[in-house]
Amino acid sequence: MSSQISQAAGREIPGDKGWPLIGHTLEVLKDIQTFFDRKTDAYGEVFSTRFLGETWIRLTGPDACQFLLQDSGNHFSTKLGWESFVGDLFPRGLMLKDDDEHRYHRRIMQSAFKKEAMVRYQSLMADVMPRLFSQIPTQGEVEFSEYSRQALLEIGSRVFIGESDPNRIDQLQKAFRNTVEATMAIVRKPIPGTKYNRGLKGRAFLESYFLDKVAEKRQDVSGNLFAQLCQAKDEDGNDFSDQNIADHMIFMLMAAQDTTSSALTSLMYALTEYPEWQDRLREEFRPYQTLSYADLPELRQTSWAFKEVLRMFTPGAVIPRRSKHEVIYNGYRIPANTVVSVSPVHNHYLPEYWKNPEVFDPERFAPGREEDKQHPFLFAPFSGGAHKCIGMHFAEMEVKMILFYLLKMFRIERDTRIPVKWQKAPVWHPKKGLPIRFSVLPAS
Ligand code: HEM
Repeated sequence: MSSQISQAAGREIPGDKGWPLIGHTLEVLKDIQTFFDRKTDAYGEVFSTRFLGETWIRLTGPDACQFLLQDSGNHFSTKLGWESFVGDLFPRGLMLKDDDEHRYHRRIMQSAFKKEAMVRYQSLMADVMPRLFSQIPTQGEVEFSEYSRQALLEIGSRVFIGESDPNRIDQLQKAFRNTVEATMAIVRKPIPGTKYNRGLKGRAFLESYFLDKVAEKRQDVSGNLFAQLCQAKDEDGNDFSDQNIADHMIFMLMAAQDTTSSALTSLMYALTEYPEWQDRLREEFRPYQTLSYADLPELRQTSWAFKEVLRMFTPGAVIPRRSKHEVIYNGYRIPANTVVSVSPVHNHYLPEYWKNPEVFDPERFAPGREEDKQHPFLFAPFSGGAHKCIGMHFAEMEVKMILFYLLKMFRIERDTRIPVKWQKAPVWHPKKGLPIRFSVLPAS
């Protein structure tokens, strides 16, 4: 299949409008993947739906992902794609910028993800994690979806923000949660007592916290991400204003926390469903008492397991863009100012590329198989193109570190006779939680 892109007139995109007023909103919110699969069967790889009061065009397949995300013709706006979901609560974040402004900010931010900065984050993680995980309850079950969210916020308070005052951490966590939860509010007006209003207040609290601390963090040498961002410069010496730093920190917390927590929860599910992989990873960790940054690339099987979880349980369900002008894709006419989206997870199950796609098989990423390499946009849990996740190596490092401590300390079990139901949007997670039992292992 080859993409033909031109400005000439094209065919009308097939699809239907769903229910009056609400369109397909309820079906999409209930189970986005089943909904899209059904529509793909009915209409093919390009179709339109109605969602949240707008026409949405959905493109399917790795070529479509490349067309939309690489966007070599500069037809689409990422800012306008995301703005209606997160723009009011997470304004001016990196994903809410386009073209030159985006390139300018991304180049400065990149310096907070260089090797020297990553080495510092890794050592901060190694300071926090052993104590944190040694406190996991070993009597009864732990609901892991909530536990991982809480643990990542705890780790994030130290590694991201460099905050150690427990009261402050508590306030920051509450404000952050309220802000994220408000992105799903249906009533989006600042009415006292509503979820949305709590979100706006949360945002205001976070903004004033970060603005107050910028001057101090510009001098902080302890290596947390907030300090690195305050001191970040591109090759031309450009740096961020105080307001830029507050905006980027708040957005980055949002981009990092629930996605990583989703991947970690799905990993726990996979390792209890396929306990032989738990043993394999434990064996891979056996030679190490602690981990250094240089050890991380040696943990190859852990990398494959992480990738396999991102393939099967891709945290982000949908990646939206908005067309800047009319554009033709594969003979179809995409009107100007229209939301166009892809879902990498759909491509992660295409049987023509993946062997037994329903089976957790991390070795599909091993040298010799590398099923993900058949198309540059076949495996895209971190998106692609100019907005590809800037924190993807950070996420892999954090997940590897957590697995290292958890699997060395505990055997992880779950009653696998009870099926787990998944909610696939906005971020993939178990609908009714994931109860896990942790049993202490003898020290190795
Ligand atoms: C498993 C964990 C993660 C997943 C699956 C994930 C996924 C994504 C995806 C799909 C995008 C691009 C969306 C688009 O193209 O519109 C993105 C962007 C981004 N992510 Fe991540 N992410 C993860 C972890 C992180 C972490 C740990 C950080 C920060 C430390 C982070 C920071 C960002 C930022 C700042 C952007 C915006 C990039 C830009 O617009 O240039 N993410 N992420």
